[in-house]
Amino acid sequence: MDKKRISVIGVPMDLGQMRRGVDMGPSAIRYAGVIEHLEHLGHIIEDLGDIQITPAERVHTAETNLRNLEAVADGNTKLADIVNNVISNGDFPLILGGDHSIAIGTLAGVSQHYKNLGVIWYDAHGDLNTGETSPSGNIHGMPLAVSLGIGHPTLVNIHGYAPKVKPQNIVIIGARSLDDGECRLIKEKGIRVYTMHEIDRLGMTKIMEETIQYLKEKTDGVHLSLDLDGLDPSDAPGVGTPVIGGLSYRESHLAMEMLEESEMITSAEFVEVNPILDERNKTATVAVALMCSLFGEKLL
Ligand SMILES: NC(=[NH2+])NCCC[C@H](N)C(=O)O
Ligand SMILES: [Mn+2]
Ligand SMILES: [Mn+2]
Repeated sequence: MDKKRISVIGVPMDLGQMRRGVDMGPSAIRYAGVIEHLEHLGHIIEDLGDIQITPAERVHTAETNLRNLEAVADGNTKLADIVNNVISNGDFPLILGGDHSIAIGTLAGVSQHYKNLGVIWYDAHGDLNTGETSPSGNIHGMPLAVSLGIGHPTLVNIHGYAPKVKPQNIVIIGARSLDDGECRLIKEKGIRVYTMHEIDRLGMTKIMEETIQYLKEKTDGVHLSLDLDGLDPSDAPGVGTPVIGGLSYRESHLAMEMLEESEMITSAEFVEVNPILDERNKTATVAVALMCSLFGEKLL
């Protein structure tokens, strides 16, 4: 395994959804020992601390179909700048969330460096809504659409260009809750989706073999965006939008190990950890365990 220089970036963002506590995700993940564990694997870790996000109390929340739009865009612009710098320095960006709206900024920063960026979206949801199709108005349900260049211009045009990713370079894994507009977009754009149905039928080994093969042929870098609600709530209870019938801890470990072996992942984020909704920091602990597998931990 090659030793990496990993820059850890915390993003205490909770403005992309309505449940309080997900802003404490980065702290919970640090408390679960992310830095020590990754150092123990031999990597060089630099913790860049947290990005400053406008506190929810100070944001004037009007009822709109894009809740907290300006503050979400502002935080994501800062994140995009930092991610961009980290990659320019030759380091691996590891982003700790925070709600999933932060993928907008991550992908804006990462995509500057790759002509054909691949994205693995490990999630119960598609996060392919727009203000028009969203049932909730929550921007954490929109980041993948935004990165495809679909959605509000303030989000889509962060860092001045769009789209950040191409539909044929995306693989969604673990989907089991998709809104009507998301299903339409998936079909229209031909996005590859492994729902729980395919994962049950084929098994995680086959799913990851296919995913790696599919992306290897056409991408020059691959970002892993892992929403902890992709896992079953019994394994990851500390999330704001849990959906039963999810991926197990074991399946997720296997997925991370296979990605590590593929050597294709060039950036990663772990999002939606909400310690207020959690049981004794279980979800942050699971997140750290998955990161360890992604960065090369082996039993023997
Ligand atoms: N990143 C997430 N947890 N997203 C959940 C989105 C839920 C729902 N599809 C919505 O748009 O409101
Ligand atoms: Mn989700
Ligand atoms: Mn998500």
